[in-house]
Amino acid sequence: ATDRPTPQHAPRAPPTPPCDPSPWSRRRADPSTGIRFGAQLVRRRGAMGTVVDAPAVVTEKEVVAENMLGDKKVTVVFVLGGPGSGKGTQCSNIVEHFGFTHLSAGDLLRAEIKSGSENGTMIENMIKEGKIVPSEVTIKLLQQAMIKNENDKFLIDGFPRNEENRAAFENVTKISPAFVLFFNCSEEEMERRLLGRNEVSFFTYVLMFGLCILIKTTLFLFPTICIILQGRVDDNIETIRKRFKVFVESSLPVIEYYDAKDKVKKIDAAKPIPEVFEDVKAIFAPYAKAT
Ligand SMILES: Nc1ncnc2c1ncn2[C@@H]1O[C@H](COP(=O)(O)OP(=O)(O)OP(=O)(O)O)[C@@H](O)[C@H]1O
Ligand SMILES: Nc1ccn([C@@H]2O[C@H](COP(=O)(O)O)[C@@H](O)[C@H]2O)c(=O)n1
Repeated sequence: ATDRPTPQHAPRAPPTPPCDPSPWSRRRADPSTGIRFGAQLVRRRGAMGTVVDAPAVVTEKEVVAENMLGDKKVTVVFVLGGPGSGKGTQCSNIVEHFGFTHLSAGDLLRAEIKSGSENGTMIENMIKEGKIVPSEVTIKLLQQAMIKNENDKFLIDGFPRNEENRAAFENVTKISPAFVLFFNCSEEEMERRLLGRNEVSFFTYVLMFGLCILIKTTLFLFPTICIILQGRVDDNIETIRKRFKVFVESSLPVIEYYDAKDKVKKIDAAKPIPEVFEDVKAIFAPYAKAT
């Protein structure tokens, strides 16, 4: 709560230099140019030589130090919400309609486990426990993915998950999000969805077994298929409950932090998928791909 900027009705802040990126500056990005226009107040000479406070047009270059991508100006949207709120589902829709690149922190961590990296076991244990992996690991993966990708519009899904994630990302990359898309959903509904995500019918197993017999590779292929069908290691009731607790204790404060900066766009994620996407579309309209 100490990080919250002073409310709107509070007395005006002391005058700040035009380029000071203080919470008083309410910056808005022009999606076509990537330039942010600030309604920051600067002291100007008015009529008859009086000193007036006037809105200044401030470009992002002036406000934010060069980011980790050098001259390349990027638009970053953080996609947050409880486990199973539908972040990944809607990110796929946004990618398709608005040309963003989807970077899921969870997917990057799971890929790191599969790659056999030295951090693999640590990451796997943290995920099984629903705990948050140290920021330096996740940020390095996000950084590498952003540098490799030529796109300039990124949806960062499931990150920042806690205050450490948030502060470290901004310090290391010098990138702040254009806004935060927050999928709001009840735990009851999220639990139902997550348990459903792991559900594979007995019929599917029988079908796969039959298929393996047909192509005579039962011994090797069937166990592999079973592992794949098992789904995510954290989609079980025990881990799901732990993830909910972590979300409330560590992730909600991050959303509150950005809300205090007027950067949160909240979506009712309890609605059916197409209806949620209608709401998402309205938010992303300024980023529509040119046809
Ligand atoms: N609006 C919705 N209504 C009903 N089911 C949904 C909705 N959105 C997503 N789902 C389903 O809920 C499950 C979880 O969705 P998804 O993987 O998109 O959530 P998530 O927020 O990315 O989860 P996580 O944080 O665990 O990665 C999926 O099986 C998905 O098909
Ligand atoms: N910033 C993050 C994001 C994720 N994790 C770990 O991965 C798990 C799954 O994440 P999803 O976004 O795919 O649900 C999550 O429970 C964490 O264990 C992380 O540590 N840091």
